[in-house]
Amino acid sequence: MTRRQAVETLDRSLRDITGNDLPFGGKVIVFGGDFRQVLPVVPRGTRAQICDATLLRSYIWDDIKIIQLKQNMRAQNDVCFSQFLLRIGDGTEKTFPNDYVDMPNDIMLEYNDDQSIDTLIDRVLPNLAKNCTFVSYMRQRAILSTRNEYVDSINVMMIGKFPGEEKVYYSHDSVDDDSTNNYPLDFLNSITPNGLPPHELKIKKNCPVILLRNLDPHHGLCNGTRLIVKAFEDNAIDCEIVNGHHAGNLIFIPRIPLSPSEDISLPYKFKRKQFPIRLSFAMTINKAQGQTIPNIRIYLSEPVFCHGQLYVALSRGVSRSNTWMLAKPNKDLDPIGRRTIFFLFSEIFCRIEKTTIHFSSHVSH
Ligand SMILES: Nc1ncnc2c1ncn2[C@@H]1O[C@H](COP(=O)(O)OP(=O)(O)OP(=O)(O)O)[C@@H](O)[C@H]1O
Repeated sequence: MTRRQAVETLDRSLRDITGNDLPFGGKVIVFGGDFRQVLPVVPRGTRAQICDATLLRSYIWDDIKIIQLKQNMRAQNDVCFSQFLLRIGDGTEKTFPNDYVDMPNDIMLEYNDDQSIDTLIDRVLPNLAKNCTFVSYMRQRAILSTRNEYVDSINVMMIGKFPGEEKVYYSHDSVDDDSTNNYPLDFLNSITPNGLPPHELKIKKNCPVILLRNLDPHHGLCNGTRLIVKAFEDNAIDCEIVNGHHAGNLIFIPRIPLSPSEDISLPYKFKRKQFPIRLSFAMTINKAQGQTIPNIRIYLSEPVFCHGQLYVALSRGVSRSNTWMLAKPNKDLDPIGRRTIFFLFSEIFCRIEKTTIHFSSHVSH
């Protein structure tokens, strides 16, 4: 979700350019968004700072007219599931002490031990050897988790199980102005700041990857685009786009210089030259925002920790029968092992009570 400051900058610029003091210089601006979903990311931000970064706290908000879309088109064939999603998103589902919420029995997989993740993997990619060459099969499934560390370890397990010959691409890492070599190469290779590809990128033909940069938005190559690897060369990886309007197009991904986003405060200027992709058998819930994943598996090694994460994870799916969750239970607080924590900032919803126009189609924005 965009921070309010970006929208306010646009507002001021348009007022300046047009010489008109109406909001956005009198231009009509259409926003799309859902406050049930994950809010803007404020690194190490408090609850108050995160709420403050939303458009709800902007001086613009009072000039915005809300048009509410009422029908969940993604899960249109499973009305009970879309009603359950709304109750999770709105915070109206029955909760238990410590903000636990019951998950339907058929969604929760039983968590026995750390090996339970194997069950989840087998359920996301059944008959892998037979199906791995089909783009439609790979496109329709993924595991979501809360943090990059869980996602990375699942991806390592899954590329190991994936059939085919492995190709490894190593990055070239450096630090600007490090003439005294304070940061040894081994150390630089061992870190992967958020938003960067790994030093050791292992891929196989037909494996799913996700793009980490806006390489060519006009042709569908944006941060978050899912791709399937079709072939590899020394200096390019051939991929097929699998989501969005450009699905089916074949493209080449080059190695490019990358730096961590400025939000990540490293004490040095880190640079990595690598292909801007990561494996996407598993991805973080935040990265999955906006995607439709019919066979969705959710792995919660720890409970969700920010507003809207549970709703975003569950609402990527199209039906309850193809949605499964594996959550490590806290035996003291959750004796039945079929609950998970529900995390919402209720103050967010207090501001959305405004003149609302109801439309009867499209998804619940
Ligand atoms: N009018 C429609 N008819 C049929 N399918 C639709 C319609 N509108 C959207 N969809 C389908 O619903 C799914 C979600 O659409 P879209 O990604 O545009 O919604 P969204 O509001 O951005 O979702 P979210 O924010 O939850 O990711 C897509 O699979 C899309 O094809």
